[in-house]
Amino acid sequence: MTDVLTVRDLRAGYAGSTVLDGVDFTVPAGGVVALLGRNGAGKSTFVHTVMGMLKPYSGSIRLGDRELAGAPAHVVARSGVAIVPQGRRVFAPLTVAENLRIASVRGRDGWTPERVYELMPRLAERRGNRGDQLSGGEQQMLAIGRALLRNPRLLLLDEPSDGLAPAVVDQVAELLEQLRGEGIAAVLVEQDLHLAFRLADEVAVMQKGRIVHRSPTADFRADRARAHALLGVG
Ligand SMILES: Nc1ncnc2c1ncn2[C@@H]1O[C@H](COP(=O)(O)OP(=O)(O)OP(=O)(O)O)[C@@H](O)[C@H]1O
Repeated sequence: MTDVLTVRDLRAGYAGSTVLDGVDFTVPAGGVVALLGRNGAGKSTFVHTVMGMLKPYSGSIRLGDRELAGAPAHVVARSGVAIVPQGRRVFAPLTVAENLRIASVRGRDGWTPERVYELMPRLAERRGNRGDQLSGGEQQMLAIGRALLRNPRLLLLDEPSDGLAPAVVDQVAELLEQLRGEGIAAVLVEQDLHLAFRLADEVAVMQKGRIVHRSPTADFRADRARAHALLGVG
């Protein structure tokens, strides 16, 4: 299968300090790859760099045939990459409907607010509520809905379970499972291993700004000693 995302020897960081120290990473078309690693390994820095929110020092970020390294976020977004940021960042003073409306890409086929409401009936019920009147799970769904309205080929999910109660994580997981059928490829940064294992086809582990391991999810799950050695959990 062809890869939708191909990252080669990516280096990036903040104010001259290096966080990403030569990342090689691929996502197959329609595939979901979990990006795991301890706190501070560089996972968020990686998704921000792919999204064009942080300019890399060097290296290549290709979406299909298109080179995106160094391109600003709006160009990356237009090329078909959408991010569901850590902490969700919905617009608090705007209603659900307004949050979705401003995320809609006019004149493009594909996702519409109505289709988002069909997928997430809970959001439809709360369409008149402001962002800051939503529960954490509803905010996460809204953040996912906003990203879908960009009609992405690649979705970057930065810790979607963060700060959510287990039952709510389960609802978000069900939603993301439904999306698997849509053929949207995804990078899933997650601390919640159960969620990562449930959703991802493959697992990659980042350590100190490099990918040190990659395997099919089933293989990774089966080897608890290795998971423990790589992540300090088990
Ligand atoms: N805006 C920033 N300015 C300076 N340094 C930063 C900034 N954001 C992150 N860092 C540093 O970059 C390193 C990697 O952080 P990053 O958030 O990418 O890790 P992470 O793997 O996503 O960790 P976590 O799981 O804790 O979110 C850390 O040492 C962090 O302190």
